[in-house]
Amino acid sequence: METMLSVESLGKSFKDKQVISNISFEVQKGEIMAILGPNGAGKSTTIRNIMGIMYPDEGSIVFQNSNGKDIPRHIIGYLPEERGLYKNVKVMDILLYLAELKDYPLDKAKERALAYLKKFDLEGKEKVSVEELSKGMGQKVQFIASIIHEPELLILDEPFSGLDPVSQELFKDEIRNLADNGTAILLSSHQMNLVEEMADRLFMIHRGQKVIYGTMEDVKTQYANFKCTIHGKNDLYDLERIPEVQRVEQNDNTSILYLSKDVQPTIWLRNLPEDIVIQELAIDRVSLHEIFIDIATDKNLFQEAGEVNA
Ligand SMILES: Nc1ncnc2c1ncn2[C@@H]1O[C@H](COP(=O)(O)OP(=O)(O)OP(=O)(O)O)[C@@H](O)[C@H]1O
Repeated sequence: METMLSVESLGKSFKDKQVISNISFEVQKGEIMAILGPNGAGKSTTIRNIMGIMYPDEGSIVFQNSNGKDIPRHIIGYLPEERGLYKNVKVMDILLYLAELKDYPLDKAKERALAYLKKFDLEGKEKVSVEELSKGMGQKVQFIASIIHEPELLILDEPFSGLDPVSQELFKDEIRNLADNGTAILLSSHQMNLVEEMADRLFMIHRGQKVIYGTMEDVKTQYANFKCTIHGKNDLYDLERIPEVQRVEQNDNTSILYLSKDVQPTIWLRNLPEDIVIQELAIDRVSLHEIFIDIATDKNLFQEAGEVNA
């Protein structure tokens, strides 16, 4: 594995308020690394420090292929959380202008721009001015602008917000495709279902501190306990008394039983009391969405916060 970006012990305060502290992670070539956390956790602050929009009080940021001082902007693509392109400029002109700023050859940029506009259903929009585009179309153009110069490291801050489901799929496929072709991707998103599908590794910040760092696989085995969903009319008290049931959520005739860590579902099912009414039953792992809420609300029911070994 080749490390493209290494964030080491980053700390940042605004006035006397420490916003992030001791943040360390790496982004490897060819992987999608997700950076997660509740609103205000410190994700954008971390990204802005990486991009040199602000400077850390502590720690360092090391890019591969850089001289150790400057941020190698020509090899980075960045889709910021704040959207916005120059409004009264034509789509192709803005894409070529941004490619030029990154020292990327214009003929290649034009070729790539046309191919991407076609891929994102914007064929024929080259001469349309940015202000005439819908919000989603504008976001597609901004995404193309962030990858036009074939960056080796791509930083995406909430790329899916405001996109319809079809466009979300397009973005998702393209991001995966870029990673498969070697781009290192740092992805910040609140859409846990998409992160769960896409990310190879994840880093979660809560109140400016690391709470999870590891591969999606490890996080899912170490944090995501099993849950059993039962359709059928049952008494809450009876369900709560079943061994290895941590807690039960009930809604009409559906009950979700959250099981203790390390429960073997096959053995647990064998020992279910016979008088439990079961019309349907499903066993699943707890989703990333549920893990996120568990940590963000400080319940920590699934596992004590800590490092998952990557
Ligand atoms: N320029 C600033 N001056 C003062 N405080 C700031 C500044 N930028 C961010 N903060 C504070 O830093 C904390 C982290 O903000 P940040 O934008 O990094 O969070 P985030 O994880 O990206 O949140 P969101 O999911 O809402 O985008 C917040 O408490 C925010 O108010």
